[in-house]
Amino acid sequence: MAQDQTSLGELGSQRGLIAQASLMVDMELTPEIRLKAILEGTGAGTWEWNLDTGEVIYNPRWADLLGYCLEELQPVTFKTWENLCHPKDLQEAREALARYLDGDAPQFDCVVRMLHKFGDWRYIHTRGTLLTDDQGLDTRWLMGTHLDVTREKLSQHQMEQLAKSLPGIIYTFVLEPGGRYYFSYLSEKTWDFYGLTTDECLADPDKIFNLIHPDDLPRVHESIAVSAETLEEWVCEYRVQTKRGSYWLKGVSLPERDPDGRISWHGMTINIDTQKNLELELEQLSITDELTGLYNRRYMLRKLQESVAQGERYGDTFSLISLDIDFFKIINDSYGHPTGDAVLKRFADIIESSTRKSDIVARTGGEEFIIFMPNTGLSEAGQVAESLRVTLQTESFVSDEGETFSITFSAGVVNWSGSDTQSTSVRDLLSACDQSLYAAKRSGRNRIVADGDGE
Ligand SMILES: Nc1nc2c(ncn2[C@@H]2O[C@H](COP(=O)(O)OP(=O)(O)OP(=O)(O)O)[C@@H](O)[C@H]2O)c(=O)[nH]1
Repeated sequence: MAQDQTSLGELGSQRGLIAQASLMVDMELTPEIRLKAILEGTGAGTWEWNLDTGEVIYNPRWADLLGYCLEELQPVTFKTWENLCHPKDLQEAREALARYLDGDAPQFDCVVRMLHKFGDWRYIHTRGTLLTDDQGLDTRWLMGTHLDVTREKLSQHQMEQLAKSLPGIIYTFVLEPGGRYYFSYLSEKTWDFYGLTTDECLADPDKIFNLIHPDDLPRVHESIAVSAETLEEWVCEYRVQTKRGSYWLKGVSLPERDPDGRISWHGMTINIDTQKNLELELEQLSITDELTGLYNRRYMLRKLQESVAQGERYGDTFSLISLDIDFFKIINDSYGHPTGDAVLKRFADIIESSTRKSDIVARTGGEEFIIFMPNTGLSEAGQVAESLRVTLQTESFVSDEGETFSITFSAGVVNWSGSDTQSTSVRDLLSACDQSLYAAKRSGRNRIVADGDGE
């Protein structure tokens, strides 16, 4: 290095220079002063290493980072650094340097542990670049900085430990104003959840989105959009299909918007497969009739409430057929309760096979059934009921004792339309349906009464 050039080490020793400079209004801001101000601001130690002569220069801050003043470390040589460096990190530092000098890395860049005067290890981020003869120097100087990143390293370590102990993936998901999205942080459990490495998911967030069940994906997108709009917590349950199988996940995260309009969600994804399947099973049980496997009264009422609410909004129509097996008590009394049960099951199958997939069939009482027919008018529903009545006449049933018999039913049919000025409530609709059914019973059974006709 040329003698008249000010080394970074010397610059570093000119303490107080900046303060003086600010007082001296006319003083010129030389590149050296600027550089020193920048270094002071970053709290970085500096080092210079002549690769040809082995000469080494450290600034006082370099020693200060490890609790020393430079004088205590005299004579400072390359060995000074090596002796303070953790033996296990030396090799990694050498490899990082070799990568840089071989042109495989843009910079000499590594984090090593260095021994503090107090006896604890500090994480020191070391960066350096080579000044060569292209820059007018007759020997090769590697120059760089040391920054204490112990606090960051410890926080990172704590975060990693925390992530390991939590039963899910911790993440930060970012949505930019232009629509670009990515994960800025993902804990390592991506492998357990998706069979994907964290790096893969960080590089391409769609690797995760592509695993979401196609039926659930629109709901996931929609809920993210709502959370972005309202900045309210994002909570979503969805299925994923991975190489490891299909299961339910639940995402929970809190969004925050930065001044540039970028939204970051910080949260966690957990596996809820067991509890969700149990929940779905219980839900299914709560709406299913145990004997026939049809829906039960509870589900039919819920379906009617939903359909009426939706129909009032969109002007939809639907019809209901309420069926009741005639003289069922006699069947029980004559052939026994188990035969009665078998009749109910068989009758349920016959109804199901005589109706459309979009129709909903429920057993709403002992020998009472309701068929809900969406987008169906009164006469069409009446025809379905009549055709079912005729079908049943051709069916013969056999008792446990081997006796054959046949059954009939009576039915009431009603229609509901959201376009009616005064639409009927669910309760009034069911009552009207019952009235029609009773009318059918009263007028001799084995018949259909549509919307009170025949009263
Ligand atoms: N086997 C069996 N019978 C049931 C079940 N639930 C209700 N029942 C019987 O169904 C019969 C219904 O009798 P009723 O209400 O008098 O009606 P019905 O005999 O069908 O006469 P109508 O409806 O007037 O034609 C009763 O004997 C109930 O015990 C069930 O799950 N299994």
